[in-house]
Amino acid sequence: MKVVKFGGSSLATGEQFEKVINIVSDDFERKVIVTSAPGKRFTGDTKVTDLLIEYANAVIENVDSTNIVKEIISRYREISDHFKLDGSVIKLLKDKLVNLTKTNFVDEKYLMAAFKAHGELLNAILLNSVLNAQGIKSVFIDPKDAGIIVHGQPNDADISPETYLNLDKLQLPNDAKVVFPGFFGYSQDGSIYTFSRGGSDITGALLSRGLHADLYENFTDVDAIYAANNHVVKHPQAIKKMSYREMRELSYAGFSVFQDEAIIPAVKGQVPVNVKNTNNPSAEGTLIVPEQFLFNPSNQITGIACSKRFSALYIHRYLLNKEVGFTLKLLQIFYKYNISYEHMPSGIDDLTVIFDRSKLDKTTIKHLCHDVKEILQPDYLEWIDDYAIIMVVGEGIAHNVNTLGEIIDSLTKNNIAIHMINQGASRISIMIGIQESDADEAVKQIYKTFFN
Ligand SMILES: Nc1ncnc2c1ncn2[C@@H]1O[C@H](COP(=O)(O)OP(=O)(O)O)[C@@H](O)[C@H]1O
Ligand SMILES: N[C@@H](CC(=O)OP(=O)(O)O)C(=O)O
Repeated sequence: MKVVKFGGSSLATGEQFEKVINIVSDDFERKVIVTSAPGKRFTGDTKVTDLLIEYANAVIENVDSTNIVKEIISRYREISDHFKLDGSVIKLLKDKLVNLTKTNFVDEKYLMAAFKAHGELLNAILLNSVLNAQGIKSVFIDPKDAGIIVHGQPNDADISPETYLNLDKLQLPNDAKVVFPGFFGYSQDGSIYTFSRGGSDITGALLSRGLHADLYENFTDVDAIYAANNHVVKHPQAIKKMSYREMRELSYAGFSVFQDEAIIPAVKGQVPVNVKNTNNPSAEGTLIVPEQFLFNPSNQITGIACSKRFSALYIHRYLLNKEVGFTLKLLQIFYKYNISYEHMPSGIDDLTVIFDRSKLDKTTIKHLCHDVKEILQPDYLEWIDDYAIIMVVGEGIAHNVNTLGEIIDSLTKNNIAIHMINQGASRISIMIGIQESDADEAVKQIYKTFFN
C-alpha cells in the first residue's frame, strides 16, 4: 500500500486535479491520498494558506473579510466548475469557512491554526467529491476520526505518540481510496493545531508510518530533488537516490521541496520516500532510503543547500575557555525568554550562537542582548541579522579527505568570506556560515567545483 501526498502546486487548478486523478487511478496501491491547500497557479499568485492567514488577521483585527472569503472560495469554485460539480459542494465549503468566525477560540494562535488548516480540509472534501463524481470510489477521513493527536504550539505542532496507536486501529475501506487533509491534527482537548509551513509532508509521513505503507510518494512540481536549488543553479543534476539523513540535513538547510521534519516519521517507520512530479509522473523522481541501502555512495557530495533564515549572536571575551558556567548562564538567558538556538560553534575566546530568525522578534532580541551584556559582560557583542547557512551534504564526505579543502578553495578564490565552518558534528555534512548577500554565489561556486 502506498500513501501519496500532493503538494499545493499539484492541486492548484482543475487541470492539476485531472493529473492527480490519473495518477491515483493508475495504481491500485495508491490508497491514501493526502492533500495540500491549493497552491500557486503561476508566478506571483498567492497560496490559499496565505489567503487564509489574511482572513484570520482580518477577523482578529475586526475588519471586513467579505472580499478575502470571496477570493478563497473562488479558488475552490474554479476547480469545482472545471468538473461541473453541482453547487452543493461549494456551499458546504463556504459554510465551513464562514462558520469559523462564529467559533470561540482560546486565543489568536488557536484561531490562526484553525483558519489555516481549512485550506487542506476544504481541498480534501473537494477532491473526494471530484473523485466520486468521476466514478473513483473514495472516502474522506478527518484527522480527528483517524486519531491524529498533536501537542506543542497551535501553529507548530508535534505528533503525540497516541497517534500511532490510533492509526494501528484504523480500518481502511477495501473498495475505496481514502482522501485525507494534510497539515493539521487535533490536541487532546479537540483544538486544531497545524504543523509548521509545508507540513502536509508531515501528515503524509506520519500516515505512511502509522498505516505501515510500503512507499510514501510525495508529488510535487519538479522531476526530482536536485543537487542544488534550481532557482540558484541552472539545470542542476537530479539526485536519484539519497539517504534519510542526507534528506534531513538538506531540507533543514533549504531544500524546501520536502519539509525538514517530515523525514522523521518515515525514518521511524522505515518507509522509503519517492519524490515525484505530478506533471511528469513517469519520471523516476528521487528515492529516499535508509543509509544502509546506499552501498556505494558514488558522488563525493550529494547536495548543496542554503538557508537564509538565520541570525547570529557573536560574543567575544578573553579567557572564555577557562570560565566555568559561562555557557550555562547564556543558556539560562535563552531559557528565560523561551528561545531555542540552532548552532553554537565556539573558539578560545569567542562564541557564535545561531538562531532561526523567524522564532525571534525585535523586542526579544533587545532583551536578549541586554541580558547577555549585563550578566556575561563580554568584551564585544554583535548581533548579525543577515546570516546564511550552507550545508554541503553527502554520505561520500567521510570517504573523501579533500572535500573540506575543495570547498574552502572554491569560496576563497571568489573572495567569499567564511564566517564559520563546521565539519564533524555530523559525519555526512559540512556547515558553512556566511553573509546572506554572498550565499547564492557561494552555492554556485561549490556546485561548480563538485558537479561541473
Ligand atoms: N534542491 C531542490 N530540488 C528540487 N526542488 C527544489 C530544490 N530547492 C528548492 N526547490 C523548489 O521546491 C519546489 C517544490 O516545493 P513546494 O513548493 O513545497 O512544492 P509543493 O507545492 O508540491 O508542496 C520546486 O518548485 C523547486 O523550485
Ligand atoms: N498549505 C500549507 C502546507 C503545505 O504543506 O503546503 P505545500 O504542500 O503547498 O508545501 C503551507 O502552505 O504551508
